[in-house]
Amino acid sequence: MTIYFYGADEVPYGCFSNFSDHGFGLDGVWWPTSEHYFQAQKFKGTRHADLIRRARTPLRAAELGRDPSKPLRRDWERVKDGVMRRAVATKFRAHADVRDILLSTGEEEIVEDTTTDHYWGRGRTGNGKNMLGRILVSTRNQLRAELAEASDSDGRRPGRRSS
Ligand SMILES: Nc1nc(O)c(N)c(N[C@@H]2O[C@H](COP(=O)(O)O)[C@@H](O)[C@H]2O)n1
Repeated sequence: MTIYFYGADEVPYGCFSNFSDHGFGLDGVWWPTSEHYFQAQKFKGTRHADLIRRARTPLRAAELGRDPSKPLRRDWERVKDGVMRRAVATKFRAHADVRDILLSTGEEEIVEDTTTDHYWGRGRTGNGKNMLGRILVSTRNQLRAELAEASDSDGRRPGRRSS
């Protein structure tokens, strides 16, 4: 059954939202949420990016990131999916509790249930690209591969008997 999420406070899947309260360190600094990281990358290396990083809430970070008076970095359209992948992967690597929730979703499709966002979510018609949901699914696969790799190399450690 498809898993829908949107509000960050919804249980159990609100933690899939970039607005969820799961910060992480990346590029040598602390990001209060993956939304802060994503929005700031639109203006990487500028004072506006730093303002976004220090925003009090993810909603404020998003508002600042969508300020039409601030020019986006020129390559934004080309790099934005990769930025989102990095933000999401780092968040789920940093927090075992939400990683377990993501891994518990089996092979289900995951969909950001928003009518207002046709790119990151399902959009008004339901036929949106759902890029955030797809990135969550690919992150789930990546985390599973990393866990399998780690348990393989545990098995190869000297002193451990294989059965
Ligand atoms: N909670 C929430 N409110 C909105 O109004 C939203 N559009 C979203 N979607 C998230 O917004 C981020 C993308 O922002 P841009 O439109 O590219 O500035 C991304 O985190 C979506 O998941 N969420």
